[in-house]
Order: sequence, then C-alpha cells, then structure tokens
Amino acid sequence: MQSRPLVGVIACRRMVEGHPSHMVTDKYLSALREYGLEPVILPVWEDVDTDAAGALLDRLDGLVLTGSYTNVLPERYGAERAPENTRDDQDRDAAAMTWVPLALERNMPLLGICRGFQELNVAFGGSLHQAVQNVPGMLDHREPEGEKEQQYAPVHAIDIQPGGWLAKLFDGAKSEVNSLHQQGVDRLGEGLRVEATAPDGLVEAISVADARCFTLAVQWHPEWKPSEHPLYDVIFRGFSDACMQNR
Ligand SMILES: N[C@@H](CCC(=O)NCCCC(=O)O)C(=O)O
Repeated sequence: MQSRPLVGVIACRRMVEGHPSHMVTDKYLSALREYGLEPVILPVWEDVDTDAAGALLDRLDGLVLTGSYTNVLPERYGAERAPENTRDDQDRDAAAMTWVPLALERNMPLLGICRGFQELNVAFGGSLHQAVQNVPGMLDHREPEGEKEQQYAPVHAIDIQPGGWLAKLFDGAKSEVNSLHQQGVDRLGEGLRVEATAPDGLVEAISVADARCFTLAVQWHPEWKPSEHPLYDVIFRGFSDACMQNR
C-alpha cells in the first residue's frame, strides 16, 4: 500500500503540566490526515543546527507553519515591541526562519497559516503591524467573543488576486474567511506575491513569486473544518496534491 506523504508541522513551545513542551493543536494535524497526508510534529529549539534541519527536511514531503497565540519577535523585523505584543516564542521563530529558506531550496510544498503566514513574510524581509486594530483605516481582525465555533466562523470577505495560486485553486474572485489575529503584514517581503486582501486592504494571503512548487500562506484558518468551506477545501487539496507529487 502506498504510504502517505510525510508533512512536517512546526510546533509551538508551551508549558504543559509545568514542563516545557512542543505542541500542535489537533485541528492542524487532523486536517492534514483528512486530506491524505501523514503529519509529523517538528520540535523547535532556538539553537537550530542548519545542516541537521536540512537533513530533516530532506526526509519530508511538505512543511506546514501553523498558527499560534504567540508572535514573531519584533526585533526580527526591526521594530520596537508594541504594548499589545505580549507573547513570544523564540524557539519557534528560530526554527521557522531557518526552515523557510531550506524548504524553498528543496522546492518543498509549504503551507503557512496565520502566524505561519507572518513568519513567511518576515523570512522574506517583510514587517508586521503588531496591533492592526490600532492602524487608522484598518478593521479589528481579532477573533470575536464566544465559543470556538463562533471564533472560527467566517467574518470578512477576501478579494482573490487573479493569476496567483489561490486563483488557480479556487473558482471565484471573493470568499469569506475567519479572522483570529492581532498582527498583520505591514511591509511585504521582497519576492512575495499578494494572493488576497481583506476589505481594509490588509494582505490576507501570499505566495513566493518565483517558487516552482506550492508555497501559499494565509492569514486565516483553513484548517477549521476545511471540507465544509469551499476555499479551505481547495487549499488543503492543492497542498496535498503538491505533497503527493513531491514524494
Ligand atoms: N499571534 C499572531 C498570529 C495569530 C494566530 O496564529 N492565531 C492562532 C490562534 C490559535 C490557533 O488557531 O492555532 C497574531 O495575533 O496575529
């Protein structure tokens, strides 16, 4: 029987029962399984060994940079910390910033979600708004109050840019997405392509302009019940197909 493609999923450093841990919430892993992939949780340490990281990626068929309640360290994009920016994960920052160029060198399919989207932008020299709600003219993109079902429900439209990955995957110029983020793209990284924008103009999806493989990162959460949302569904189908071909 053909084995399923192995997809590395970046972990977050969290304290669990008083112990430093490497953690991924189930919805990312279950979504990947649902689309025929075998998720492998990748631990993160600040003292990343680049050669070892490359050897690890050589054994994988795809890479997912998940969301997280923590933020990319503002020093990584030359900014002063905003008072609203209170949660870091420097182990994860170090891993993500190392893995992105290594994955692209290998033409490895890459899917970024929320924090993972922001990591891709910073990895390409871009910067972030640390509190989008405080930027004049911008919406408040933070999650609504309520249960998870309400928090992950679609809340705003996105305009999909013609000619990109999303336009190839999804039959439509607009869709509705969920929104659970305080940070967002300020300066777009050099070499990245805008794939979608929110009604306030905030960049909501990007890809690597000269990549020869699937490289898509989105600010929303398509891992939330993807088979029930046409846009989320085609994102996971596209990523899965790319990982199958990369095997
Ligand atoms: N912390 C960043 C990114 C937001 C993000 O990734 N949220 C994830 C929520 C938990 C989950 O669904 O994994 C920001 O605030 O912009």
